[in-house]
Amino acid sequence: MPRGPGDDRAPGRGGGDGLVSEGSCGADARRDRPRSPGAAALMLLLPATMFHLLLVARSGPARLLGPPPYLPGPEALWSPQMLLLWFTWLGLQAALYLLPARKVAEGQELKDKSRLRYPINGFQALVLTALLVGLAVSAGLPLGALPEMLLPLAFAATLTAFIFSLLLYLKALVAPASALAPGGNSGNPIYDFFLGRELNPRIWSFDFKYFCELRPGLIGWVLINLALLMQEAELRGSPSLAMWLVNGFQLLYVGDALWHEEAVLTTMDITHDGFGFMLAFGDLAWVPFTYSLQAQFLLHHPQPLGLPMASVICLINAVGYYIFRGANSQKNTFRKNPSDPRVAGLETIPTATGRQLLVSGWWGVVRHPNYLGDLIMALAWSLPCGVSHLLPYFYLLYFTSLLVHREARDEQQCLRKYGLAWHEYCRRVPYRILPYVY
Ligand SMILES: NC(=O)C1=CN([C@@H]2O[C@H](COP(=O)(O)OP(=O)(O)OC[C@H]3O[C@@H](n4cnc5c(N)ncnc54)[C@H](OP(=O)(O)O)[C@@H]3O)[C@@H](O)[C@H]2O)C=CC1
Ligand SMILES: CC(C)CCC[C@@H](C)[C@H]1CC=C2C3=C(CC[C@@]21C)[C@@]1(C)CC[C@H](O)C[C@@H]1CC3
Repeated sequence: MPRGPGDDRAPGRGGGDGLVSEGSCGADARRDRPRSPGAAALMLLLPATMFHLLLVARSGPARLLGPPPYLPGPEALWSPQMLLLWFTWLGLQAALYLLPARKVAEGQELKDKSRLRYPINGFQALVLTALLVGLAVSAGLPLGALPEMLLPLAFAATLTAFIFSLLLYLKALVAPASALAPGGNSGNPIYDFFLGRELNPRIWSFDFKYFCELRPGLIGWVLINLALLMQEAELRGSPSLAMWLVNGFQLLYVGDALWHEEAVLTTMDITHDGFGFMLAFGDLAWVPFTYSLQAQFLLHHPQPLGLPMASVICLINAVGYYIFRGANSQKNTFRKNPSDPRVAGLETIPTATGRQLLVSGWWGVVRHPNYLGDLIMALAWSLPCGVSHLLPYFYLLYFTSLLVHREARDEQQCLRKYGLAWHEYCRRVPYRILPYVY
């Protein structure tokens, strides 16, 4: 049953990383009230920020906080060829998604006690895309020209996100109540369009949210990075060390996400949040066009980077990755099989649900060690761009606020799920992300 704005019977959590839905510790009444002005503002602000970043990255002064160097006219944004290119990309990724998978995984249990099945072939899609792009480049495809097309491509992606979210909203009108997400069904159309109504919208076995979260955006991000590297090589004879580092670090991150694709099935994006504008825009436009900002900046603002500094930055990325991967793998291994010898010796807290909480190992250092590792890596991605500009640090700033908000949402859910046991965990592990600081 869709909820009315004042109806407090239905599940009381909004969702999403879009910061409109709920306060971390706010009163329930405040949390449950849909905030359509906030949702509407974000629907304008997020694309505007993305275009601002794209424009500023290529401008001489590259000032994050200054005005954009110019306002692009419709001809700079709208291009039927770029729209076609964008749809070709989506079509290619959809075709790769449909190829036979090495494994089919089951998702979390749904309201109606069923479980959906998901193909685990994201890494295969990355490798096949790399092979196809490699073949196309050797046959003469000018990949180095892609950076000049970022504005119209980002516009095509934004347009797609709006239209796609509208179709998802309409599809949810005929979906059974059990298919709806706990947030995003307030009855306020703007708010619900933004957060997304249906939890796992699908046509046959094609799962739109799972597909979008891991394929076109993430793989598109590393492809844009590669194109920027190639254009730098064309312009300056060879890619800079800074560009190599940014490409290498981010490829490792994307490769890791696709290699551990199954882990995404337990994230709140898949298990809790509806699929609406926020995730559609985030996955399709925000990730490829803003996460590639450091490489965009480097193309237009070459930075000298010596080997000693590059080694320090590599070490920072390695430490971040070690924590990120160690923490994620420890939790995933424990959740799959608590008797696995790699985690069997860890100290745990029992909970009333029958599940246990790790209280030693990485999860005994802080309550979100994986976020800590992720943030350390984010720093390592910005450092090759030097310290003369704030722009390359945008990702670190945005990501810090995203993870702080996400951490607050997750803690609320865990408190709900585990009650007293979660209080005990918080007592034993008092810091959230950064030991002795936060
Ligand atoms: N680059 C990007 O833009 C983004 C990256 N990320 C990354 O994605 C990854 C996934 O993040 P996210 O989905 O937010 O959540 P997490 O992987 O941190 O999972 C949180 C869940 O872990 C379980 N958990 C928490 N504490 C413990 C414990 N002590 N012992 C055992 N289980 C515990 C709980 O679920 P339960 O008990 O039900 O198992 C909790 O809900 C992270 O590495 C994050 O950094 C996330 C968002 C954006
Ligand atoms: C546009 C908004 C401000 C926010 C949009 C948020 C999305 C971009 C992110 C929400 C959760 C994400 C996750 C990942 C990418 C970013 C989004 C989609 C990962 C796939 C990144 C790689 C990690 O290994 C797993 C992440 C899961 C969550």
